[in-house]
Amino acid sequence: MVANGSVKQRTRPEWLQQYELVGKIGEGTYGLVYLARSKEPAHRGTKIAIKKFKQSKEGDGVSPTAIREIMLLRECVHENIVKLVNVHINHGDMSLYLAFDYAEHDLYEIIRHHREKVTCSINPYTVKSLLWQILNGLNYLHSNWIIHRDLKPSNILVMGEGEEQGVVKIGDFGLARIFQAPSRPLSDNGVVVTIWYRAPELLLGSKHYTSAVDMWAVGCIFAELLTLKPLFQGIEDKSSPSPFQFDQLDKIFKVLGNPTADKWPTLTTLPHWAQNRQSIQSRKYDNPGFYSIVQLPPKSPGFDLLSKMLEYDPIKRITAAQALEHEYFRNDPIPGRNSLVPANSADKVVPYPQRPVDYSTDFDGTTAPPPSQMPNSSNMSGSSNQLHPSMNVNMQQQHRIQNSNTLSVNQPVGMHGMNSSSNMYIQRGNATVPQQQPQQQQGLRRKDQTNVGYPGHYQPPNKSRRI
Ligand SMILES: Nc1ncnc2c1ncn2[C@@H]1O[C@H](COP(=O)(O)OP(=O)(O)OP(=O)(O)O)[C@@H](O)[C@H]1O
Repeated sequence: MVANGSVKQRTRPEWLQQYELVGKIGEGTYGLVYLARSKEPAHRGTKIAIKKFKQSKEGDGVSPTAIREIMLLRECVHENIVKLVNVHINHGDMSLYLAFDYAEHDLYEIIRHHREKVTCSINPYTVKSLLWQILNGLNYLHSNWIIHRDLKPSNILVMGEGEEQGVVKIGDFGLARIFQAPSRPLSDNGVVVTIWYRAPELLLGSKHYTSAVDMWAVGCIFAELLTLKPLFQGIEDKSSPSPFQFDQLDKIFKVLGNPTADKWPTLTTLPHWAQNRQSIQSRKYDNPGFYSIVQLPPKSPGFDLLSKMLEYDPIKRITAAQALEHEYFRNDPIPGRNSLVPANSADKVVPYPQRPVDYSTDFDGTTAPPPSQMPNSSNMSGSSNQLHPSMNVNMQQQHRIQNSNTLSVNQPVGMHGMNSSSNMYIQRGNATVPQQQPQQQQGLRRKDQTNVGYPGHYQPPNKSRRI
């Protein structure tokens, strides 16, 4: 345990004292991720992942826009979306902490384990169940007008032992939009933002994100689950701030062939197509197709689904809702809720390792400011003034979401949206003030309850874990 009973522990802000810090579990685009345990009596010992967001270069703290957006994300409640349980703003260094349900595994580690440790492919039941749940979570996000924009194996979390074992949780949803994930490595932590899952329209400079960019990424992840290797492993040109990444496009074209205006009519309107057409077209690509890479028979449902996800034209690319209805999921093996334990007892259960934890790392910069630096009462009302408009806008946005959502959200039969116990905490001096939750979030949950469910026989229990 880190700094237990130390001076640091005693001077920590009150919000942090509801957690027992275990250590650091990762570092990503936005900052560090820590493992902590809840000290709240009702959930004592429950594991929580706390993401600390870096202070912006300008050092101006968390913008009201970011808070509004995060409040919106907090209301996304779905079994296949990681649950944002708490939001904390630390006035000591004006940093933002998001507390999520903890997931023991992610697809990056699962794929790596198969590639490097067990050297066997992931069983077809697990691949199908993982893919179905990713699509189910994505369908929920897309039908609520949220585009993830940064889907990749490390953002696809899988729950470890317990009632939710093997359940997929999409992580980091919506954050790319709020924090404008940098398209280049961050100089201070060396984390590289991968371009391997980036859709061709983005690489060619499209200014309009649509949910189709997520479906391209899912196609890349699907292929990677089957082959244990990233499908399009382009080398990023870090010297260029432009979205145009020729090597990445080259890797795509080598498998799928040259895109043509015939198949993709809006191709010619993309800024980097017009600028680089000659150099792209001067290369002849064979279009060997997937068979050369992904071991799927060309006429199989799996092959058909993958090719529809990797359709060049984003308008023609299969949507999450359509993909969920695809024949692939109606054939054996039928996908299930616990993706890690095959329904067929003859299949091997692979024990995946727990996340490594760096026990030597402490939360940085979270000591409470000395009394002289405490926000005075006018500052405090300043911070609450910032919050209230956020809440109001949040409620309006929520209303818009409910009214505009026409797609049904697929959710296992009998699985209710988790009853949110999350609160927004704003630290005022040394006190932490829980904020009221807007009533509108009931709408999202109600929608969850009228769903289609997994194809096949699976009936999940009517229980939901709460923190
Ligand atoms: N809720 C969570 N539970 C357990 N581990 C998590 C959770 N959220 C993130 N992680 C893990 O923490 C590590 C860092 O995550 P983070 O999302 O910050 O970075 P990343 O996914 O590697 O890259 P990026 O920030 O670009 O998305 C990853 O291994 C990720 O799987």
